[in-house]
Amino acid sequence: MAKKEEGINAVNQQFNKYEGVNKAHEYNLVENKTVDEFDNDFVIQTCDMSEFFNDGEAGKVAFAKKLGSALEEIGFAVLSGHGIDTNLYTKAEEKIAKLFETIPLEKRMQYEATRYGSVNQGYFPIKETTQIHPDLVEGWVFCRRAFNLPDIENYKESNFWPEPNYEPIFREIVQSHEKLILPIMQSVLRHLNCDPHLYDKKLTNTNFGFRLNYYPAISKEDDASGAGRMLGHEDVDLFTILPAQSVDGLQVYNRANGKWIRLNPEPGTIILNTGDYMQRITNDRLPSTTHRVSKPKEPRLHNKPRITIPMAVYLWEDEILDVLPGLKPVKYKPISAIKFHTGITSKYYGDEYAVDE
Ligand SMILES: O=C(O)CCC(=O)C(=O)O
Ligand SMILES: [Fe+2]
Repeated sequence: MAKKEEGINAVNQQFNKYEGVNKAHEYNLVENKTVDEFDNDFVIQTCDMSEFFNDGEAGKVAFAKKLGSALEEIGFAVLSGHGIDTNLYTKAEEKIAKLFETIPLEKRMQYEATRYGSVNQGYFPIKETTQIHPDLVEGWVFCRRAFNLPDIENYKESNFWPEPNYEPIFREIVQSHEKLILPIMQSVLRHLNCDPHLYDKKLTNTNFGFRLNYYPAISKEDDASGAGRMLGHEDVDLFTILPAQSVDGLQVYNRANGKWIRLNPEPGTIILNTGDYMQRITNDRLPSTTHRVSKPKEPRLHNKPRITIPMAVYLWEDEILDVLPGLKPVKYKPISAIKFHTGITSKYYGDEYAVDE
């Protein structure tokens, strides 16, 4: 394994042996001002979910067509008309700033991330979200069991949250996002001519990783080091629900031309992107699309923290990932979610992270 600082100049192909789906493209983990090219023309499609919710069968068909083709082409879409109260996002942002800025590091470290099932859950200090690059971000991952939900037995808030009064607002957010899971999956399946309800049961009360990302203001030293805010990666999930952020920096890789697309959608919208589980079960029809977080374009924004709350939608660890019916020729063997998930993420956490079940 290369030393972490070497990751600043690394390309993804150095880690290709960990991948669970085909990824032939090569990219720099961190923005490289001299060689990276930008695609300023590509427009990531906005898809209006109110069509799905309000316009009957015809609306569902129209939404599936738009969403499915956006995801098939680039693996990203922007969702409008999702019906979620966006004040929740504003409130969450304040809470997250408080969590990372006022709770002492010692206390945060009591919740340091450790694997439970497939997912590395808990707190990640700055520069330690992966072993392969010193990301300028702190993270905190909360899975389903971290929330006081009706299906969680013997729930104990202090096992997951360093202080009371954090869990309720985030529970409201994950419960609102859960309402989007079946509509999204049903639309994807419809687009692929599969039974739209094939995943309804698997995705009811499914596991997820709700991640708080706190990118602190960038110090002169960190700026000079050349490290990025989050290394180029593909999400290891079915799909990710990511409310639009107010500080720019998200870049999406276009495999068709090798250029990066800067993605800064309207506040109040939600970014949706497909991950490795989805690429696997769709036999490469829907790509797991590379993205990364660079410093804001305008240096004056370097002294502003950036906060994001992606929710990665997973299958429970004992589910089997199998190519969807009708997609031929079948490229991938069935594999358990835990083997698939931990095998890929051992690239970030060390070879011993992988579970062979
Ligand atoms: O912060 C962002 O905009 C994206 C974060 C991300 O890609 C992730 O946490 O997987
Ligand atoms: Fe991501």
